[in-house]
Amino acid sequence: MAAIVFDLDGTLVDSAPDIQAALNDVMAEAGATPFDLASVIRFIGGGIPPLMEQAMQARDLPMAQHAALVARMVEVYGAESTERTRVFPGVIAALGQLRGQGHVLGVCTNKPEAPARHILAALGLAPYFDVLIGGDTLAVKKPDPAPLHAAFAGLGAEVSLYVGDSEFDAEAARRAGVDFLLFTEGYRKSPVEALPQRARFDAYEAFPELVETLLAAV
Ligand SMILES: O=C(O)COP(=O)(O)O
Ligand SMILES: [Mg+2]
Repeated sequence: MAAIVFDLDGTLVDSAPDIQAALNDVMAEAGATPFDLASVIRFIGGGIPPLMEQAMQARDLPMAQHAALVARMVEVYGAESTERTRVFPGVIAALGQLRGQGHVLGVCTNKPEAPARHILAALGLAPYFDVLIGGDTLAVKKPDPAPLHAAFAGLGAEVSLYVGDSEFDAEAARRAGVDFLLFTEGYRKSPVEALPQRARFDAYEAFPELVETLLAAV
């Protein structure tokens, strides 16, 4: 039996279109032009404060407004975070299979806890998870290892696996001393080889078997 913790954005769900819509609403209110999806995807990974910082730099907005625009983004995104967000293909079946195999599952995301909880519930993912650590659950976010430690502590299993899509996830896992499995179809910026990883996969259909193979090697 293993504890398997998943990242959320770009790993379990393709959430960038709702993040883009909220960011562009906030940019419009600030008098700035909108971002295309590819640009928004490059800003995702560190949570809302770094996303807003990068957006503001790109639009030459004064950083004195950062806290106010972050607060507005939390508000706007919090009101509409599931309209355009989709679960990646095969995720639900894979989670059911993993639970059936006796594994315990959690989520560790840099997204604030409230929208993360809402997304899990609205998209039918909540019943599979026993733990959720969000970007504002602790005082620090990934790549700090503390959120991962907190997620695994809540699950209590000897073997820990962390599944994510980004540089932030790979680094948090490395610092936490946990095996990292890279989902290659998310919002990563670097080539797959650049991220420290135990294994990688591009489709959830293959994921439960990958976990069994890794556990057999432990
Ligand atoms: O909200 C973000 O920027 C990243 O969220 P994630 O940690 O679920 O990928
Ligand atoms: Mg992610």
